[in-house]
Amino acid sequence: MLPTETALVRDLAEWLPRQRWFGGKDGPIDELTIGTATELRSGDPALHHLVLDVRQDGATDHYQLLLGVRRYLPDRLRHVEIGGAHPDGPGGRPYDVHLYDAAHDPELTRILLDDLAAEASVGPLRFRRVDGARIRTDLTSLPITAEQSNTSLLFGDTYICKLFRRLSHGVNLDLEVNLALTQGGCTHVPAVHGWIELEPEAGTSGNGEPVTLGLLSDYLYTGADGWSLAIASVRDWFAHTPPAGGDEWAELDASAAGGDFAAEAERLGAATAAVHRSLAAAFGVRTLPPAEVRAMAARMNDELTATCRSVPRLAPHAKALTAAYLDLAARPEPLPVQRVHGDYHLGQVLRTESGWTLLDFEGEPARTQHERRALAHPLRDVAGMLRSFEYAARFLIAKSGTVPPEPGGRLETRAHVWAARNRAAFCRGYAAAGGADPAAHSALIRAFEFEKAVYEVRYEAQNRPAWLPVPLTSLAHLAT
Ligand SMILES: Nc1ncnc2c1ncn2[C@@H]1O[C@H](COP(=O)(O)OP(=O)(O)O)[C@@H](O)[C@H]1O
Ligand SMILES: O=P(O)(O)O[C@H]1O[C@H](CO)[C@@H](O[C@H]2O[C@H](CO)[C@@H](O)[C@H](O)[C@H]2O)[C@H](O)[C@H]1O
Repeated sequence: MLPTETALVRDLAEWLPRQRWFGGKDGPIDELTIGTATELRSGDPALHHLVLDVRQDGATDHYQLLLGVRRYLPDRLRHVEIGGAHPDGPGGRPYDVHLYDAAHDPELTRILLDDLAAEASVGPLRFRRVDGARIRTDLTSLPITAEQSNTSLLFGDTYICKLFRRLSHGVNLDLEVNLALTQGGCTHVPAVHGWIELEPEAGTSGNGEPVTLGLLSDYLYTGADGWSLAIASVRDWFAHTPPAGGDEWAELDASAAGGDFAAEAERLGAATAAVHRSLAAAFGVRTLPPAEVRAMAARMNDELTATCRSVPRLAPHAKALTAAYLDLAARPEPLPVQRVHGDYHLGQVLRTESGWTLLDFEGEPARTQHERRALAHPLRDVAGMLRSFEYAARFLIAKSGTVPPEPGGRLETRAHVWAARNRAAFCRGYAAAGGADPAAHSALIRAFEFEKAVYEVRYEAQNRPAWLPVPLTSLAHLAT
């Protein structure tokens, strides 16, 4: 029932760049081929698992797609149509079925649970269960609507199944880290129940390891993500009016707002330190000699230069950033490094009734696999979260579009005060729980924060241009 490969490839090449999770939006697709195609269900609707090999600028990336095929497409699936039959007219289409992104079709996605529960192998796909896990198959799925680099399906309020879109070579970091942390007794990550993988011979791996396609974990349905909680606090703080006749400093005291986030920020700092300890125990620690630290600082500066070229609005800050990288390069002592989160921000943490949980250990989506796997100093994560406080503080200003986001504006002053209060609380919690004290490592923190801000400028320019003022405005503060 699948159309000819030529027609399918043509439709996919048109559809792919429009997807939020497609990582190659900055350039054209030179060639798209179907790497593997596995039928998971025949009939109408049918389900095919595809790995798409996408060549861009001399490199090939692999993307996963669950392709649904139906003769008639119900309205509820129209928004995820990829191509196919046009019953209202000839439309010049060479086949008479509808193709669509089946991640949005619960009638088909339930097959994933069936196959996980049965530990099935279908063609090159293997469905794996964690030892002792019993997987329920009576649940229907709903894709989550979060701004995501992947696609996650909720199965009832029991499981979340993350389907990785851009596939990494070998075992996915999220699976590797979550399994190791769960087995090490860390309670700050959701328990893993199973995963889906592609056998190494199937072509995408290249290193003899299976390629991870999906991860089934506990859905922490009572959790609230750190970003929403922080934004609620900022909203409250912006709306707060100091009592009439009160002293002028009340304007600058973020603790006076009802939705103060500082106690949560402090607890989040403590949870972060605990996870860093568990990561060190599970994967070990090594030290980078000064020459490697210098090489790292030089890489940061190269990235700055390249980003200034593509986003000239970053250029006015370049001098301050280079100075921070030079400070790092001048560090005489070796730098302890270990596995870290790698893309740590408020959207990656959930507050449940029992504490903070950390999600998504895949690293930054805009980086290569090699870069994502690199060991780092744990304060790199701390710096990531500090950047996120900067983002949360300024998001409402950028979003409303009514207030000029230049430093010095009334709301910008408030944003700065909110960020400073929560940054300090997070660092306090991190150090008190045994993490390296950020206050005692200001040169490291500054360099890591700038590195992340440069990444963000690039990320926003490519993915969400309307957000670009957020990292740029906070840089205007930090780089002075
Ligand atoms: N185990 C979980 N329980 C509850 N919500 C989750 C869980 N895992 C992820 N989420 C929600 O899904 C969002 C995206 O998940 P994430 O793993 O960060 O995906 P991506 O790598 O695509 O960005 C998170 O911000 C969180 O709100
Ligand atoms: O969550 P992902 O792994 O997809 O991470 C990418 O997208 C993030 C945005 O969704 C991006 O984070 C940036 O925006 C956040 C607010 O949306 C903010 O809290 C972060 O501090 C900021 O870096 C992340 O950088 C990117 O890798």
